[in-house]
Amino acid sequence: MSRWIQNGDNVDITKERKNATFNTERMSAWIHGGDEVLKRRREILDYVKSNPDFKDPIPVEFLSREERVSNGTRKIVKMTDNTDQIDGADFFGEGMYFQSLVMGRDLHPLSLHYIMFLPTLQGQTDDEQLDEWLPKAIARSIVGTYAQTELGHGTNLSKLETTATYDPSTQEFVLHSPTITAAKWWPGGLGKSSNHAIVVAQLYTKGQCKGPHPFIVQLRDLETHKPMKGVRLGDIGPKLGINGSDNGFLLFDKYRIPRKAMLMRYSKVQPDGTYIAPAHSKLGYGTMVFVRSIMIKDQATQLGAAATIATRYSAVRRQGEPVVGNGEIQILDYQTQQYRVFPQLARAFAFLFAAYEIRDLYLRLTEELTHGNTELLPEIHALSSGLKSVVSWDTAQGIEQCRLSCGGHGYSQASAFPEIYGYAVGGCTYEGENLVMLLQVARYLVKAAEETRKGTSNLAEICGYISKTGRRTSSLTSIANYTTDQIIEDLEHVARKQVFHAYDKLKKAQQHVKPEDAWNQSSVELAKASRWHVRLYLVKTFLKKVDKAPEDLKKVMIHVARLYAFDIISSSSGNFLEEGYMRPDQITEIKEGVYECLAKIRPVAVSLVDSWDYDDLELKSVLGKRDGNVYEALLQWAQNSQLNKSDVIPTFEKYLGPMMKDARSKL
Ligand SMILES: CC(C)(COP(=O)(O)OP(=O)(O)OC[C@H]1O[C@@H](n2cnc3c(N)ncnc32)[C@H](O)[C@@H]1OP(=O)(O)O)[C@@H](O)C(=O)NCCC(=O)NCCSC(=O)CCCC(=O)O
Ligand SMILES: Cc1cc2nc3c(=O)[nH]c(=O)nc-3n(C[C@H](O)[C@H](O)[C@H](O)COP(=O)(O)OP(=O)(O)OC[C@H]3O[C@@H](n4cnc5c(N)ncnc54)[C@H](O)[C@@H]3O)c2cc1C
Repeated sequence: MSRWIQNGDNVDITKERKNATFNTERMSAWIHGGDEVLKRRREILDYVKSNPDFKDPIPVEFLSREERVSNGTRKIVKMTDNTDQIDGADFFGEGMYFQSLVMGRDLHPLSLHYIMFLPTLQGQTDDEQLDEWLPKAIARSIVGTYAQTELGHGTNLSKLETTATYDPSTQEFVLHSPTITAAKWWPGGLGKSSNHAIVVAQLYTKGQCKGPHPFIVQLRDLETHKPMKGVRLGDIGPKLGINGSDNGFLLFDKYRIPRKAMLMRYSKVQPDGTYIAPAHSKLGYGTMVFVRSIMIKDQATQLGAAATIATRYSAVRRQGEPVVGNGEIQILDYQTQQYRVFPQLARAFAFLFAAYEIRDLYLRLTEELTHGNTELLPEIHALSSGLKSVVSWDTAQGIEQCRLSCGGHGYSQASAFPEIYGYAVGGCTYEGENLVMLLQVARYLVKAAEETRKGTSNLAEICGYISKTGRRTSSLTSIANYTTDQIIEDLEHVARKQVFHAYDKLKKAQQHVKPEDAWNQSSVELAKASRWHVRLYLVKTFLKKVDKAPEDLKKVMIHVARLYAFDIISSSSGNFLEEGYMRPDQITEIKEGVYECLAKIRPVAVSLVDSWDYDDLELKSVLGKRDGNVYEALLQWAQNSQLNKSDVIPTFEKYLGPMMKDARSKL
């Protein structure tokens, strides 16, 4: 019997699980990277469940902001006391899973320490600096964050205002915030928790500005935790989500740090102030590339969770009686419900598989950089920026669709949707605002288009489609015979067409206006080209992964992968119809393909989401509970409300009581 079925479970959800046409365990292992990975997940889960230190006193939604920060700090200290429970080298896998189980979606005061401070030390320090700082950071004798964004600038790093001016007479840098807009703003854990930060500041030496560079800076006294003299900092207040994190602000008043505080793996300032430039001007942006790469998996996990909650709830929720007298049906049986939820599940899969690819590419980059080879950098910058944008955007929209699909209960924090959304949607902005990142991808695509037009193209595999000739019309005859190659060919056509459309528009504009205006006037089309480029990549990656799946899993997953592709095509049919590439009847075929996929997924939907292997502890959703007993759980969850501590709350005595009494006396 499936490990997901237990006595006392809701009958509808049990029936769904009994209908599975595949082995959920095998599917889980395939999704997560093999039996060993799955085994390790279970071991980590058991460990977390058995440790009382990781328990929340009540669901975190009922805690105040201060209580959330305090609870999160308590847990993260305990969690990091016990990192021997996981493979520390596998942050992408075991590390992220462990953190997700213990910390939930509230983030915590050490988030940036692990996600950016440590990786920056690893990636940007010279050997001497690494020896000095890394052991301290790993041991947690110091806590650090990554302070780059300012009140006035987040995107345009070249205009950051914090200055680091080299003083050769003392061999120190002087950090200064010359304006209010120079205040660092947003860094996680900066407000109250960190005592160190990587500070990105404009480097001045010998009277010249050398652009933004990273420095390691002590912000607070190691014993008293009071801000150092010349440092002003605090919390920036509540946000849409992640309120367990003390995102902060920071200002410097001519604060002196030693020369060796500048991270000198790539750029250097010698004692006399001579500046040595890096091998590639963007090497200093390495940590951002790293985070963009790993956040894809995080986003996929959030969307997968939302789809799991919506699917399970849709299996136990009965509403509407199409045949009067036959009883109400499961809302999962409505095609409209499937159309709302299943594409989100398909996206979550697509994003997860792309996350594995970008992880591997990033590892290759790290290896190459150790040999001084920066060739891969532009490609990975373009891919990670593009995936980050498309994935976080679709994830945010997808979570919202899942929430809506759960009706009123989706609006309650019991559903976990508000937490999931608040947490995930930050990804649209941090690590590079999504549209800005799409425009970075566009720079890469414009170069590929230019090469193709010049006939000199020797493009990287990822944009090889740009230089292909392609067909003038789609070869789709019927949806049943629509092969993977044909699907890819059709998407390639639209992506290529949009790339050249944007490129030609840009070139034409350049003949009439200044280059920056030409870029601006073409930027909506350029961003669209980037989106198509990324969608094509996602579809290819997904179909390729499913192609290689074992037969028993492939026969289910193929419908999910095709749904992902068909949904993209049918919801942008205009692009495919343009210039008669597709005929309306071909679009109709694809729409039918969507409905067929929905019908194929329907009977196995619950087992498919079970295969993601979310424990209730990780989902933290009353609606998405494994056992499906949601109504009892909702009633129980509401008991945590502070308002339920007494039958009559003081507000009644103060306001409502006198109001009604007064009104009664006048009747
Ligand atoms: C928008 C850009 C990319 C522009 O860079 P720029 O140097 O001002 O622009 P430019 O001189 O016009 O040069 C563009 C050129 O630089 C290249 N480039 C840009 N970034 C990279 C990279 N990482 N690797 C390799 N190459 C890179 C681009 O491809 C361009 O190349 P090209 O000129 O086309 O050949 C940059 O300013 C940027 O990345 N902005 C976004 C800032 C950001 O991501 N901040 C993150 C702060 S930390 C954070 O949010 C943590 C949250 C974590 C959490 O809470 O979990
Ligand atoms: C939850 C969260 C956590 C964060 N954590 C950190 C952290 O730990 N450390 C840190 O340093 N920062 C952090 N940040 C800051 C984050 O990296 C920035 O907010 C982000 O890079 C965007 O910059 P911005 O806020 O200045 O937006 P802006 O750049 O002002 O963007 C505003 C609008 O202008 C548009 N725009 C800007 N430039 C262009 C352009 N060139 N072309 C076209 N349109 C443009 C954008 O698309 C957007 O629509 C965090 C932010 C959030 C929300």
